Amino acid sequence: MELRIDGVSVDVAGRRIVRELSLDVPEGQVVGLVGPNGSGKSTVLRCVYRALRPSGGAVWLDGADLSSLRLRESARKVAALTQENGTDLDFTVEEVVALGRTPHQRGNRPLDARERRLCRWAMERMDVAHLARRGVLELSGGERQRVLLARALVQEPGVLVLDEPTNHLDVRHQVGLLSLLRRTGTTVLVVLHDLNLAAAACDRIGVLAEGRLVASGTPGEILTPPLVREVFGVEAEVVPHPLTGAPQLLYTLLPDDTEKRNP
Ligand SMILES: Nc1ncnc2c1ncn2[C@@H]1O[C@H](COP(=O)(O)OP(=O)(O)OP(=O)(O)O)[C@@H](O)[C@H]1O
Repeated sequence: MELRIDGVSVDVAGRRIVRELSLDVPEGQVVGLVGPNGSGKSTVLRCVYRALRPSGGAVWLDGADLSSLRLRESARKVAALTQENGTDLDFTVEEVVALGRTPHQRGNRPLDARERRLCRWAMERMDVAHLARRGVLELSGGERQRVLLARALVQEPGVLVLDEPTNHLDVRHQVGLLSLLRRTGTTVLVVLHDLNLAAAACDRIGVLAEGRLVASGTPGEILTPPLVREVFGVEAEVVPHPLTGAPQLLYTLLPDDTEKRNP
């Protein structure tokens, strides 16, 4: 499924926080959104999973204007892992994962054999099968994040929207998740803070600053020292990954005399 963000603007409380942003995510590709804190990344994703209605522009899914779809229909097509994903109810892990099937179900029909296998597969992929009977409220932050990712996978979405999915994850699960994203063949739009993980995992990267898309392209085109300096205010060297050739950033820490001293 192809996702097109087309001239989207968002106004909140009289302030424009996303400005005429256009970004395409071709079928089956992984596109990353990076940018400083407060640059508008989560706001863009909210427009894609319909928690926000853009003030201008539109989001298109395979040529259909998202706002013209019924909510249930877009919920079948777009799965989101968000910063607000609530797990306030004391469900077990397997119950939470099964909730991913909700947009596909009519009434209270129990899951069929294929859906139960799908849940099992997703829990194994996210390394939470051993937690199936545990209550989600008693899990660590990273375990809970992996449960929510399993729930998103069982939704079998055409588009997966992920807001900092590696947040809370240890390095093994970060690498595992991003490897999985590349293998699923699903169209993915993902916000990442770690530019090196973004370079390794994404086909293309869009860079946001103050609500505007200031650059987009392949990781090699985007992750250059001048751009990292201009957008993030950080000095970095770029070296190719010795095996994959993906650009990797080596940051330069600030010298002592530019650091603000404690009063
Ligand atoms: N509901 C809201 N009301 C007022 N301002 C908001 C609201 N939501 C977001 N903003 C503001 O819009 C800007 C963009 O926020 P957003 O959460 O999209 O940024 P972000 O790039 O995802 O940031 P971070 O990297 O810190 O998660 C911020 O300045 C934020 O304070």
